[in-house]
Amino acid sequence: MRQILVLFWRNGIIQMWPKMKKGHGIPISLMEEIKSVTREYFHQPYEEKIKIKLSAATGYRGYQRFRENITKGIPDMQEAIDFYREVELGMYGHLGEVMQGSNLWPSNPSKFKQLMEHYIDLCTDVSRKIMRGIGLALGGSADEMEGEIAGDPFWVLRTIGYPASSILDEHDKADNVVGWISHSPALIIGNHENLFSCISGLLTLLNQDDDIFALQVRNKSDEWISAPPVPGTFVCNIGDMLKILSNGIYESTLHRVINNTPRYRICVAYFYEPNFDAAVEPLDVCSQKTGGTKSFEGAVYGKHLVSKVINNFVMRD
Ligand SMILES: O=C(O)CCC(=O)C(=O)O
Ligand SMILES: [Fe+2]
Repeated sequence: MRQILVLFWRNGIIQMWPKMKKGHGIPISLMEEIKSVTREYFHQPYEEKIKIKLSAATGYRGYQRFRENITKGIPDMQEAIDFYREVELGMYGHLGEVMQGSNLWPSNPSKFKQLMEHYIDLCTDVSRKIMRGIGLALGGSADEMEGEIAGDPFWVLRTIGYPASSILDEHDKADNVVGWISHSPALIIGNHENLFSCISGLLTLLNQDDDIFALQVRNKSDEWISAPPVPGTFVCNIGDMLKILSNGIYESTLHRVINNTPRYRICVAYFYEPNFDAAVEPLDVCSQKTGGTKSFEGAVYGKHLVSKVINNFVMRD
């Protein structure tokens, strides 16, 4: 675990190797199957995919086509299905109302739901273990971030497809940037504003296509570096809530996707989040390590999520 955290610190990302001493424990065959059912779903005609259309009525769960996800008024070049931990009527009072709803599962491929639910459980377990390691690495206890912070974690799963650059028109291809993703839109550079901000709570586990180099992260020297796919591994990004908890010791990583290849790219992103109603603020152990003051204001996770969700989607009939 210490080895993993050193990588975290240097690059803002970690790559979890299945063959490390203990491994991440998620079978490589399952990781592959997850991408393969995702690809199968996206390869269907639009009329099939739209049967599970994302809408406010389902708490923003469901399918969104290319250009439906919006950042600062600019559409993204990706299609996706969003799944959130289900929120029942009245579960979090007024705060939870926007996210109330059940997931919309595709009927084809038929094993999609069962596979994804199993995968979500495994990702939740691995993420909890990483958070325990981070608690220790920060000088706190292993359960520093459990209980009221993430003892009952929320999660998000987003299955994403990025078009091959060959199907885009010249306008879309400006700068050869197909999809931009950032945790902090204010820091985006360049003149192509085809970008969006992701959910980004504590950790993101990215299960990306093995043979397409498209994901990049911004390092501490402000350079974009490739986060190459390594078969059987996850790229793990740090989210905004962990940045706050660690009082900035961990940076939430800027990242973007440029699929400048002739092939359609799949990525399945699992987001491990705090409790929906968690009031997140710098941990004492972290503020003591960083000069004794809290560098960030607190945030209620559910509010942060709702504001991202309602600002990110345009609904078109
Ligand atoms: O497609 C990728 O590699 C990154 C996806 C991602 O970071 C996101 O959806 O927030
Ligand atoms: Fe992201």
